[in-house]
Amino acid sequence: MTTRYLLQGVRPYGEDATDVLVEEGRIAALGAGARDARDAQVVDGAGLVALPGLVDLHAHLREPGREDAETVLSGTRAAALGGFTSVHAMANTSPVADTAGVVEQVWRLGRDAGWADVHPVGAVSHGLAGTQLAELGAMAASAARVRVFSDDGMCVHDPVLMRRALEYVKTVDGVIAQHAQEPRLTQGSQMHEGVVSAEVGLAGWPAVAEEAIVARDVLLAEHVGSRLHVLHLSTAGSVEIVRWAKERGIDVTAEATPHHLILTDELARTYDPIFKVNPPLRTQADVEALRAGLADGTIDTVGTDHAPHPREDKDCEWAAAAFGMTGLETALGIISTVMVRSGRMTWRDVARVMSQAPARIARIDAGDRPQGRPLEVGEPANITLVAPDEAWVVEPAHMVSSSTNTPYGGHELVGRVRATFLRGRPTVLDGRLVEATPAGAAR
Ligand SMILES: NC(=O)N[C@@H](CC(=O)O)C(=O)O
Ligand SMILES: [Zn+2]
Ligand SMILES: [Zn+2]
Repeated sequence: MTTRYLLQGVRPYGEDATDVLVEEGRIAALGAGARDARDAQVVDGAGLVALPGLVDLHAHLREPGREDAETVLSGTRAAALGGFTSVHAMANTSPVADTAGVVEQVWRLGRDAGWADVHPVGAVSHGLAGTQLAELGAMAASAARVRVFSDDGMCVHDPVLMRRALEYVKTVDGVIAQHAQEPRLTQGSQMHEGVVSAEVGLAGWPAVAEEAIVARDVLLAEHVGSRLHVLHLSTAGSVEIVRWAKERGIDVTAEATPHHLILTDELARTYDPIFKVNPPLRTQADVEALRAGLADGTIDTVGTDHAPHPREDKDCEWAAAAFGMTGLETALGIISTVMVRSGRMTWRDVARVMSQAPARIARIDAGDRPQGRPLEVGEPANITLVAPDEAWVVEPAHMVSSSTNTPYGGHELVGRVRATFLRGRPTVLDGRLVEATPAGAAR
Protein backbone atom coordinates (compact mmCIF):
# COMPACT_ATOMS: atom_id res chain seq x y z
CA MET A 1 0.00 0.00 0.00
CA THR A 2 1.30 3.44 -0.84
CA THR A 3 1.64 6.07 1.84
CA ARG A 4 -1.20 8.53 2.29
CA TYR A 5 -0.34 12.15 2.94
CA LEU A 6 -2.36 14.80 4.68
CA LEU A 7 -1.24 18.26 3.60
CA GLN A 8 -2.48 20.38 6.49
CA GLY A 9 -3.48 23.99 6.12
CA VAL A 10 -2.19 24.59 2.61
CA ARG A 11 -3.56 27.41 0.44
CA PRO A 12 -4.53 26.09 -3.03
CA TYR A 13 -3.62 28.81 -5.58
CA GLY A 14 -2.70 31.06 -2.65
CA GLU A 15 -6.36 31.25 -1.59
CA ASP A 16 -8.17 29.96 1.53
CA ALA A 17 -6.33 27.43 3.71
CA THR A 18 -7.57 23.85 3.63
CA ASP A 19 -6.43 20.25 4.09
CA VAL A 20 -5.60 17.99 1.17
CA LEU A 21 -5.62 14.21 1.43
CA VAL A 22 -3.39 12.42 -1.05
CA GLU A 23 -4.06 8.74 -1.56
CA GLU A 24 -3.27 6.20 -4.29
CA GLY A 25 -1.59 8.92 -6.33
CA ARG A 26 -4.66 11.14 -6.40
CA ILE A 27 -6.25 13.97 -4.47
CA ALA A 28 -8.69 11.92 -2.40
CA ALA A 29 -10.32 14.67 -0.38
CA LEU A 30 -10.21 18.40 0.25
CA GLY A 31 -11.30 20.39 3.30
CA ALA A 32 -13.53 18.76 5.90
CA GLY A 33 -13.45 15.42 4.10
CA ALA A 34 -9.69 15.23 4.48
CA ARG A 35 -9.55 15.86 8.20
CA ASP A 36 -10.31 12.45 9.62
CA ALA A 37 -7.66 10.71 7.56
CA ARG A 38 -6.19 8.19 9.96
CA ASP A 39 -2.65 6.82 9.53
CA ALA A 40 -1.85 9.42 6.90
CA GLN A 41 1.59 11.04 7.07
CA VAL A 42 1.01 14.65 8.05
CA VAL A 43 2.77 17.43 6.15
CA ASP A 44 2.55 20.76 7.97
CA GLY A 45 1.49 23.09 5.20
CA ALA A 46 0.61 26.15 7.27
CA GLY A 47 1.19 29.22 5.13
CA LEU A 48 2.26 27.24 2.09
CA VAL A 49 0.77 27.92 -1.33
CA ALA A 50 -0.31 24.75 -3.18
CA LEU A 51 0.06 24.80 -6.94
CA PRO A 52 -0.49 22.10 -9.54
CA GLY A 53 2.90 20.48 -10.26
CA LEU A 54 4.94 22.78 -12.48
CA VAL A 55 5.41 21.91 -16.16
CA ASP A 56 8.45 23.14 -18.11
CA LEU A 57 8.15 23.21 -21.90
CA HIS A 58 11.80 24.13 -22.33
CA ALA A 59 14.79 22.47 -20.67
CA HIS A 60 18.10 21.17 -21.97
CA LEU A 61 18.91 17.90 -20.21
CA ARG A 62 21.96 17.25 -22.46
CA GLU A 63 21.57 13.47 -22.60
CA PRO A 64 22.61 11.80 -24.84
CA GLY A 65 25.98 13.34 -25.60
CA ARG A 66 26.87 15.95 -22.99
CA GLU A 67 26.50 13.98 -19.79
CA ASP A 68 29.31 16.11 -18.34
CA ALA A 69 26.90 19.07 -18.35
CA GLU A 70 23.70 17.31 -17.26
CA THR A 71 21.91 13.97 -17.49
CA VAL A 72 18.23 13.12 -17.47
CA LEU A 73 18.76 11.98 -13.88
CA SER A 74 20.58 15.09 -12.62
CA GLY A 75 18.32 17.41 -14.62
CA THR A 76 15.10 15.88 -13.30
CA ARG A 77 16.43 16.05 -9.73
CA ALA A 78 16.97 19.77 -10.33
CA ALA A 79 13.47 19.94 -11.81
CA ALA A 80 11.87 18.28 -8.78
CA LEU A 81 13.71 20.64 -6.42
CA GLY A 82 12.39 23.52 -8.51
CA GLY A 83 8.80 22.29 -8.09
CA PHE A 84 8.43 20.66 -11.51
CA THR A 85 6.60 17.40 -12.05
CA SER A 86 7.10 17.44 -15.81
CA VAL A 87 9.86 18.69 -18.09
CA HIS A 88 10.31 18.80 -21.82
CA ALA A 89 13.79 17.84 -22.93
CA MET A 90 15.03 19.83 -25.92
CA ALA A 91 16.27 18.00 -28.99
CA ASN A 92 19.72 19.61 -29.40
CA THR A 93 21.53 16.60 -27.99
CA SER A 94 24.20 14.43 -29.58
CA PRO A 95 22.89 12.51 -31.41
CA VAL A 96 20.04 14.93 -32.09
CA ALA A 97 16.58 13.76 -30.98
CA ASP A 98 15.35 13.51 -34.55
CA THR A 99 14.32 9.82 -34.62
CA ALA A 100 11.90 7.62 -32.72
CA GLY A 101 14.92 5.76 -31.30
CA VAL A 102 16.47 8.77 -29.60
CA VAL A 103 13.23 10.22 -28.20
CA GLU A 104 12.31 6.79 -26.80
CA GLN A 105 15.72 6.57 -25.15
CA VAL A 106 15.27 9.96 -23.44
CA TRP A 107 11.71 9.12 -22.43
CA ARG A 108 12.83 5.81 -20.92
CA LEU A 109 15.68 7.47 -19.00
CA GLY A 110 13.08 9.79 -17.48
CA ARG A 111 10.85 6.91 -16.46
CA ASP A 112 13.73 5.00 -14.91
CA ALA A 113 14.92 8.05 -12.96
CA GLY A 114 11.42 8.69 -11.62
CA TRP A 115 11.92 12.30 -10.43
CA ALA A 116 9.63 14.00 -12.98
CA ASP A 117 7.83 13.08 -16.18
CA VAL A 118 10.21 13.62 -19.11
CA HIS A 119 8.68 14.52 -22.46
CA PRO A 120 11.24 14.60 -25.24
CA VAL A 121 10.92 17.37 -27.79
CA GLY A 122 11.49 16.09 -31.32
CA ALA A 123 13.71 17.95 -33.76
CA VAL A 124 11.96 19.64 -36.69
CA SER A 125 14.82 19.03 -39.10
CA HIS A 126 17.22 16.17 -39.57
CA GLY A 127 20.31 16.90 -37.45
CA LEU A 128 18.94 20.43 -36.74
CA ALA A 129 20.46 21.28 -40.11
CA GLY A 130 17.36 23.12 -41.28
CA THR A 131 17.10 21.42 -44.64
CA GLN A 132 15.13 18.16 -44.39
CA LEU A 133 12.17 17.37 -42.14
CA ALA A 134 12.96 14.87 -39.37
CA GLU A 135 10.74 11.80 -38.93
CA LEU A 136 8.02 13.73 -37.08
CA GLY A 137 5.34 11.08 -37.56
CA ALA A 138 7.49 8.26 -36.19
CA MET A 139 8.41 10.34 -33.13
CA ALA A 140 4.74 11.17 -32.54
CA ALA A 141 3.78 7.49 -32.83
CA SER A 142 6.63 6.28 -30.59
CA ALA A 143 6.30 5.39 -26.91
CA ALA A 144 7.43 8.97 -26.16
CA ARG A 145 4.30 10.33 -27.93
CA VAL A 146 6.08 13.51 -29.06
CA ARG A 147 3.79 16.51 -29.63
CA VAL A 148 6.27 19.39 -29.36
CA PHE A 149 8.80 19.75 -32.17
CA SER A 150 11.68 22.22 -32.15
CA ASP A 151 15.13 22.86 -33.57
CA ASP A 152 15.79 24.99 -30.46
CA GLY A 153 19.30 26.36 -30.40
CA MET A 154 18.78 26.81 -34.13
CA CYS A 155 16.00 28.64 -35.95
CA VAL A 156 13.94 26.90 -38.62
CA HIS A 157 14.80 29.76 -40.94
CA ASP A 158 13.82 28.30 -44.33
CA PRO A 159 10.20 29.43 -44.78
CA VAL A 160 9.36 26.43 -46.95
CA LEU A 161 10.61 23.97 -44.34
CA MET A 162 8.74 25.88 -41.63
CA ARG A 163 5.57 25.75 -43.68
CA ARG A 164 5.89 22.00 -44.24
CA ALA A 165 6.57 21.41 -40.55
CA LEU A 166 3.49 23.42 -39.55
CA GLU A 167 1.41 21.45 -42.06
CA TYR A 168 2.78 18.12 -40.92
CA VAL A 169 2.15 18.56 -37.18
CA LYS A 170 -1.53 19.26 -37.79
CA THR A 171 -2.01 15.54 -38.40
CA VAL A 172 -0.83 14.70 -34.86
CA ASP A 173 -2.21 17.83 -33.13
CA GLY A 174 1.41 18.81 -32.51
CA VAL A 175 3.05 22.20 -32.27
CA ILE A 176 6.19 23.76 -33.71
CA ALA A 177 8.19 25.57 -31.03
CA GLN A 178 10.32 28.11 -32.82
CA HIS A 179 13.65 29.58 -31.70
CA ALA A 180 13.08 32.88 -33.52
CA GLN A 181 16.42 34.14 -34.77
CA GLU A 182 17.21 35.20 -38.32
CA PRO A 183 20.71 33.74 -38.66
CA ARG A 184 21.89 36.19 -41.31
CA LEU A 185 21.21 39.10 -38.94
CA THR A 186 23.03 37.52 -35.99
CA GLN A 187 26.24 36.19 -37.47
CA GLY A 188 28.91 36.61 -34.79
CA SER A 189 26.46 38.36 -32.44
CA GLN A 190 27.40 38.30 -28.79
CA MET A 191 24.82 40.43 -26.98
CA HIS A 192 21.82 42.74 -27.51
CA GLU A 193 22.54 45.42 -30.12
CA GLY A 194 22.19 48.80 -28.45
CA VAL A 195 23.93 51.42 -26.37
CA VAL A 196 25.67 48.90 -24.13
CA SER A 197 27.00 46.73 -26.97
CA ALA A 198 28.46 49.84 -28.57
CA GLU A 199 30.10 50.88 -25.32
CA VAL A 200 31.57 47.51 -24.37
CA GLY A 201 32.54 46.62 -27.94
CA LEU A 202 30.72 43.30 -28.34
CA ALA A 203 29.00 42.46 -31.62
CA GLY A 204 25.31 43.36 -31.46
CA TRP A 205 22.24 41.17 -31.91
CA PRO A 206 19.39 43.34 -33.18
CA ALA A 207 15.84 42.94 -31.88
CA VAL A 208 14.66 42.73 -35.49
CA ALA A 209 16.47 39.39 -35.93
CA GLU A 210 13.91 37.89 -33.55
CA GLU A 211 10.91 39.99 -34.52
CA ALA A 212 11.24 39.30 -38.26
CA ILE A 213 10.92 35.55 -37.65
CA VAL A 214 8.07 35.94 -35.12
CA ALA A 215 6.15 38.05 -37.66
CA ARG A 216 6.82 35.64 -40.50
CA ASP A 217 5.85 32.61 -38.46
CA VAL A 218 2.55 33.92 -37.10
CA LEU A 219 1.58 34.66 -40.70
CA LEU A 220 2.67 31.18 -41.80
CA ALA A 221 0.71 29.62 -38.93
CA GLU A 222 -2.35 31.60 -40.02
CA HIS A 223 -1.91 30.59 -43.65
CA VAL A 224 -1.54 26.90 -42.82
CA GLY A 225 -4.04 26.88 -39.94
CA SER A 226 -1.57 25.27 -37.59
CA ARG A 227 -0.22 25.75 -34.07
CA LEU A 228 2.90 27.82 -33.42
CA HIS A 229 4.67 28.28 -30.07
CA VAL A 230 7.34 30.98 -29.91
CA LEU A 231 10.15 30.17 -27.49
CA HIS A 232 11.90 32.68 -25.22
CA LEU A 233 10.45 36.00 -26.41
CA SER A 234 12.99 38.68 -25.54
CA THR A 235 11.88 41.96 -27.10
CA ALA A 236 9.00 44.40 -26.68
CA GLY A 237 8.41 44.16 -30.43
CA SER A 238 7.93 40.38 -30.25
CA VAL A 239 5.32 40.85 -27.53
CA GLU A 240 3.51 43.37 -29.76
CA ILE A 241 3.49 40.98 -32.72
CA VAL A 242 2.15 38.08 -30.65
CA ARG A 243 -0.54 40.37 -29.19
CA TRP A 244 -1.55 41.42 -32.70
CA ALA A 245 -1.60 37.81 -33.91
CA LYS A 246 -3.80 36.68 -31.03
CA GLU A 247 -6.25 39.52 -31.65
CA ARG A 248 -6.42 38.31 -35.23
CA GLY A 249 -7.27 34.80 -34.06
CA ILE A 250 -4.00 33.15 -35.03
CA ASP A 251 -3.26 29.97 -33.06
CA VAL A 252 0.00 31.17 -31.50
CA THR A 253 1.33 30.75 -27.98
CA ALA A 254 4.45 32.30 -26.52
CA GLU A 255 7.00 31.81 -23.77
CA ALA A 256 9.11 34.04 -21.57
CA THR A 257 12.07 32.80 -19.56
CA PRO A 258 12.66 33.88 -15.95
CA HIS A 259 15.97 35.53 -16.89
CA HIS A 260 14.44 37.73 -19.58
CA LEU A 261 11.95 38.91 -16.93
CA ILE A 262 14.64 40.07 -14.51
CA LEU A 263 18.07 40.64 -16.13
CA THR A 264 19.19 43.27 -18.67
CA ASP A 265 22.03 43.87 -21.12
CA GLU A 266 23.64 46.21 -18.57
CA LEU A 267 25.12 43.04 -17.05
CA ALA A 268 27.36 42.62 -20.10
CA ARG A 269 29.44 45.48 -18.72
CA THR A 270 30.88 42.91 -16.30
CA TYR A 271 32.18 40.87 -19.26
CA ASP A 272 31.15 37.85 -17.18
CA PRO A 273 29.89 35.18 -19.63
CA ILE A 274 27.55 33.85 -16.95
CA PHE A 275 25.21 36.48 -18.49
CA LYS A 276 25.72 35.29 -22.07
CA VAL A 277 22.53 33.68 -23.31
CA ASN A 278 20.52 33.15 -26.47
CA PRO A 279 18.45 35.20 -27.09
CA PRO A 280 20.48 37.89 -25.36
CA LEU A 281 19.45 39.86 -22.29
CA ARG A 282 17.74 43.01 -23.56
CA THR A 283 16.89 46.44 -22.15
CA GLN A 284 14.78 47.41 -19.14
CA ALA A 285 12.01 48.51 -21.55
CA ASP A 286 11.97 44.99 -23.04
CA VAL A 287 11.88 43.46 -19.55
CA GLU A 288 8.89 45.66 -18.70
CA ALA A 289 7.09 44.68 -21.92
CA LEU A 290 7.65 40.96 -21.19
CA ARG A 291 6.31 41.38 -17.64
CA ALA A 292 3.22 43.17 -18.97
CA GLY A 293 2.75 40.53 -21.67
CA LEU A 294 2.95 37.69 -19.17
CA ALA A 295 0.52 39.42 -16.82
CA ASP A 296 -2.07 40.18 -19.53
CA GLY A 297 -1.95 36.71 -21.12
CA THR A 298 -0.18 37.66 -24.35
CA ILE A 299 2.65 35.43 -23.16
CA ASP A 300 1.20 32.05 -22.21
CA THR A 301 4.00 30.28 -20.40
CA VAL A 302 7.20 30.59 -18.42
CA GLY A 303 9.82 28.19 -19.78
CA THR A 304 13.11 27.87 -17.93
CA ASP A 305 15.39 27.35 -20.95
CA HIS A 306 17.58 25.53 -18.39
CA ALA A 307 20.86 25.42 -20.35
CA PRO A 308 23.59 23.78 -18.29
CA HIS A 309 27.19 24.09 -19.45
CA PRO A 310 30.34 22.66 -17.90
CA ARG A 311 32.79 25.09 -16.30
CA GLU A 312 35.27 25.04 -19.18
CA ASP A 313 32.60 26.30 -21.59
CA LYS A 314 31.77 29.29 -19.36
CA ASP A 315 35.05 30.13 -17.60
CA CYS A 316 36.58 31.88 -20.58
CA GLU A 317 36.36 35.22 -22.36
CA TRP A 318 32.86 36.35 -23.37
CA ALA A 319 33.21 35.73 -27.11
CA ALA A 320 34.44 32.16 -26.61
CA ALA A 321 31.85 31.17 -23.98
CA ALA A 322 28.75 29.06 -24.61
CA PHE A 323 25.29 30.65 -24.63
CA GLY A 324 23.00 29.63 -21.79
CA MET A 325 22.23 29.62 -18.06
CA THR A 326 20.64 27.11 -15.70
CA GLY A 327 17.10 27.77 -14.54
CA LEU A 328 15.14 24.84 -13.14
CA GLU A 329 16.00 25.45 -9.49
CA THR A 330 15.40 29.21 -9.51
CA ALA A 331 12.41 29.68 -11.87
CA LEU A 332 9.67 29.67 -9.24
CA GLY A 333 11.66 31.98 -6.94
CA ILE A 334 12.12 34.50 -9.74
CA ILE A 335 8.48 34.45 -10.82
CA SER A 336 7.44 34.81 -7.19
CA THR A 337 9.84 37.71 -6.65
CA VAL A 338 9.26 39.58 -9.91
CA MET A 339 5.63 38.86 -10.74
CA VAL A 340 3.77 37.91 -7.54
CA ARG A 341 5.36 40.06 -4.84
CA SER A 342 5.14 43.08 -7.11
CA GLY A 343 1.38 42.51 -7.41
CA ARG A 344 1.50 41.88 -11.16
CA MET A 345 0.21 38.32 -10.90
CA THR A 346 -1.68 36.11 -8.46
CA TRP A 347 -0.69 32.56 -7.57
CA ARG A 348 -3.60 31.43 -9.73
CA ASP A 349 -1.87 33.20 -12.62
CA VAL A 350 1.37 31.39 -11.74
CA ALA A 351 -0.49 28.06 -11.88
CA ARG A 352 -1.72 29.04 -15.33
CA VAL A 353 1.63 30.07 -16.83
CA MET A 354 3.80 27.44 -15.13
CA SER A 355 1.47 24.42 -15.17
CA GLN A 356 -1.89 24.56 -16.94
CA ALA A 357 -0.94 26.41 -20.13
CA PRO A 358 2.29 24.51 -20.84
CA ALA A 359 0.51 21.19 -20.24
CA ARG A 360 -2.26 22.17 -22.64
CA ILE A 361 0.14 23.39 -25.33
CA ALA A 362 2.05 20.08 -25.15
CA ARG A 363 -1.20 18.09 -25.05
CA ILE A 364 -0.18 16.33 -21.83
CA ASP A 365 -3.23 17.63 -19.94
CA ALA A 366 -5.15 14.44 -20.77
CA GLY A 367 -4.29 10.76 -21.20
CA ASP A 368 -2.93 8.25 -18.72
CA ARG A 369 -0.54 10.59 -16.88
CA PRO A 370 -2.06 14.03 -17.18
CA GLN A 371 -0.22 17.13 -15.95
CA GLY A 372 -1.39 20.67 -15.36
CA ARG A 373 -4.72 19.50 -13.93
CA PRO A 374 -6.68 21.52 -11.36
CA LEU A 375 -6.26 20.85 -7.64
CA GLU A 376 -9.54 18.97 -7.31
CA VAL A 377 -10.75 15.69 -5.84
CA GLY A 378 -10.03 12.78 -8.18
CA GLU A 379 -7.22 14.52 -10.03
CA PRO A 380 -3.65 13.13 -9.99
CA ALA A 381 -1.74 14.42 -6.97
CA ASN A 382 0.87 16.47 -8.81
CA ILE A 383 1.32 19.23 -6.26
CA THR A 384 3.97 21.85 -5.56
CA LEU A 385 4.06 23.54 -2.16
CA VAL A 386 5.66 26.98 -2.02
CA ALA A 387 6.66 29.13 0.97
CA PRO A 388 5.67 32.47 -0.57
CA ASP A 389 7.55 34.71 1.88
CA GLU A 390 10.69 32.66 2.40
CA ALA A 391 13.80 34.62 1.45
CA TRP A 392 16.77 32.58 0.31
CA VAL A 393 20.13 33.26 -1.24
CA VAL A 394 21.03 31.35 -4.40
CA GLU A 395 24.15 29.31 -3.73
CA PRO A 396 25.55 27.75 -6.93
CA ALA A 397 27.58 25.16 -5.02
CA HIS A 398 24.40 23.80 -3.43
CA MET A 399 22.54 23.24 -6.67
CA VAL A 400 21.73 19.70 -7.70
CA SER A 401 22.10 20.33 -11.42
CA SER A 402 25.44 18.98 -12.67
CA SER A 403 26.26 22.47 -13.89
CA THR A 404 26.58 25.64 -11.84
CA ASN A 405 26.15 28.31 -14.51
CA THR A 406 23.43 30.22 -12.70
CA PRO A 407 23.49 34.01 -13.05
CA TYR A 408 21.85 34.43 -9.63
CA GLY A 409 24.67 33.28 -7.33
CA GLY A 410 24.56 35.37 -4.14
CA HIS A 411 21.20 36.93 -5.02
CA GLU A 412 18.24 36.85 -2.69
CA LEU A 413 14.92 35.53 -3.99
CA VAL A 414 11.65 35.49 -2.09
CA GLY A 415 9.44 32.42 -2.52
CA ARG A 416 10.81 28.91 -2.28
CA VAL A 417 9.64 25.40 -3.16
CA ARG A 418 9.13 23.33 0.01
CA ALA A 419 7.61 20.13 -1.41
CA THR A 420 6.84 18.45 -4.71
CA PHE A 421 4.50 15.49 -5.15
CA LEU A 422 4.53 13.42 -8.34
CA ARG A 423 1.34 11.37 -8.55
CA GLY A 424 1.12 11.22 -4.77
CA ARG A 425 4.77 10.43 -4.12
CA PRO A 426 6.95 13.16 -2.60
CA THR A 427 10.09 13.91 -4.61
CA VAL A 428 10.84 16.91 -2.37
CA LEU A 429 9.92 17.45 1.30
CA ASP A 430 11.11 20.26 3.59
CA GLY A 431 12.90 21.78 0.62
CA ARG A 432 15.09 18.70 0.10
CA LEU A 433 15.06 15.83 -2.36
CA VAL A 434 13.52 12.67 -0.93
CA GLU A 435 16.49 10.41 -1.66
CA ALA A 436 14.86 7.24 -0.38
CA THR A 437 12.31 7.38 -3.15
CA PRO A 438 12.52 4.08 -5.00
CA ALA A 439 13.16 4.95 -8.62
CA GLY A 440 10.15 4.46 -10.78
CA ALA A 441 7.67 4.09 -7.91
CA ALA A 442 5.35 6.39 -9.79
CA ARG A 443 5.27 4.23 -12.89
N1 LIG B 1 19.50 29.39 -24.49
C1 LIG B 1 20.78 29.25 -24.70
O1 LIG B 1 21.53 30.21 -24.57
N2 LIG B 1 21.30 28.07 -25.05
C2 LIG B 1 20.58 26.87 -25.35
C3 LIG B 1 20.01 26.89 -26.72
C4 LIG B 1 18.75 27.72 -26.87
O2 LIG B 1 17.83 27.68 -26.05
O3 LIG B 1 18.61 28.42 -27.88
C5 LIG B 1 21.55 25.70 -25.19
O4 LIG B 1 21.26 24.60 -25.68
O5 LIG B 1 22.57 25.87 -24.50
ZN1 LIG C 1 16.51 28.73 -28.05
ZN1 LIG D 1 16.63 26.39 -25.24
